[in-house]
Amino acid sequence: MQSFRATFPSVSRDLLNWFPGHMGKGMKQMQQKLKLVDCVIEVHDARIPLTGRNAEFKYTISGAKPHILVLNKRDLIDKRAEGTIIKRLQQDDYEAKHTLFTNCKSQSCSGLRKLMPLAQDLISGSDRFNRANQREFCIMIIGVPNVGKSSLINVLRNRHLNKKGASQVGAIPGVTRSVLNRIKICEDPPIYLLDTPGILEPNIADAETGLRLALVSCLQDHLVGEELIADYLLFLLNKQQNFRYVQVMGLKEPTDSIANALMESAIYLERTIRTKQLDGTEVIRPDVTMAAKFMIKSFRTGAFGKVLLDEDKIFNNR
Ligand SMILES: Nc1nc2c(ncn2[C@@H]2O[C@H](COP(=O)(O)OP(=O)(O)OP(=O)(O)O)[C@@H](O)[C@H]2O)c(=O)[nH]1
Repeated sequence: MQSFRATFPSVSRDLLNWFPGHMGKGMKQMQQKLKLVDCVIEVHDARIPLTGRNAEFKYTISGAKPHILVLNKRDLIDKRAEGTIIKRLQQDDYEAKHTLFTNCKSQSCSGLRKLMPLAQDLISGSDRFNRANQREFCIMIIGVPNVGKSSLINVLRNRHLNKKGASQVGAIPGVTRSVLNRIKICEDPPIYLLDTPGILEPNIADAETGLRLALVSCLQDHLVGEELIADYLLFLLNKQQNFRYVQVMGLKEPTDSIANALMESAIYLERTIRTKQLDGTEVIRPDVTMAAKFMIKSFRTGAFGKVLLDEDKIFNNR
């Protein structure tokens, strides 16, 4: 029986701290607009419900406002885990009582259907609603990069106003940079959504948090290193006893060695790279970086099945 690593070797946090200038600026702009905000919808990736949420949001943005946590990309996790995720969130954070799971790729998603009625309900119970003369409301959409904020705005706009394409969607983190696009979502009463840039915490708590954020594309792959991300993925898949990677990557058997896995996979995929040696002769080697990219992409496109990266934290005995 193959044995696997029980813990992941330590990694320099410097590799994982990515806080471009526009994020700090974005946070300030968001704070300036808070007076006009009636409700905050925080979007996060359902594969990491307990990892990587920006704690600064709670203290500086959503603190005094009605708050909904949307766990998006629910299509990428096993539906049966949703109840346990909610219970686990409520243990840590009583504010998590308004949590919905959404899939922006499916118009028929029940979470999408419930979201605006829940927001309207929270708004109508808020102080500002009862004091305001003007009946025009604003919901700020916040979250770390690439969790689907723009997709959510588009899908809600499409659903409630029958309009398409209000907010730019992209697979690369950090697509939304201009803060505070105000997008009308409902005519009566007039409700607007404020799109905001994805903002990470300036200091990521620990290396595993950074690596989980990298796996769900909140950090750009090349900044962390594809081979390191692939190694962490291999570690997690083995821990969860998910060995689908063996077949997908063309390996003979499960392994705990990323070097062997990538080498074998590069040969299977026929990915090679030419390199020059010191004496000027060229050698052709298996391209392990391409194999790492292939492994990461396979995870993101679901080839390894539905993988809840926070499984150990949710079912905390694993
Ligand atoms: N599988 C799946 N993919 C989704 C879902 N929602 C969004 N995506 C994809 O996730 C990626 C990021 O979506 P965006 O809407 O641009 O995310 P964002 O949070 O606005 O990103 P930033 O602008 O970087 O902050 C895109 O490739 C979307 O197609 C979902 O529910 N399920």
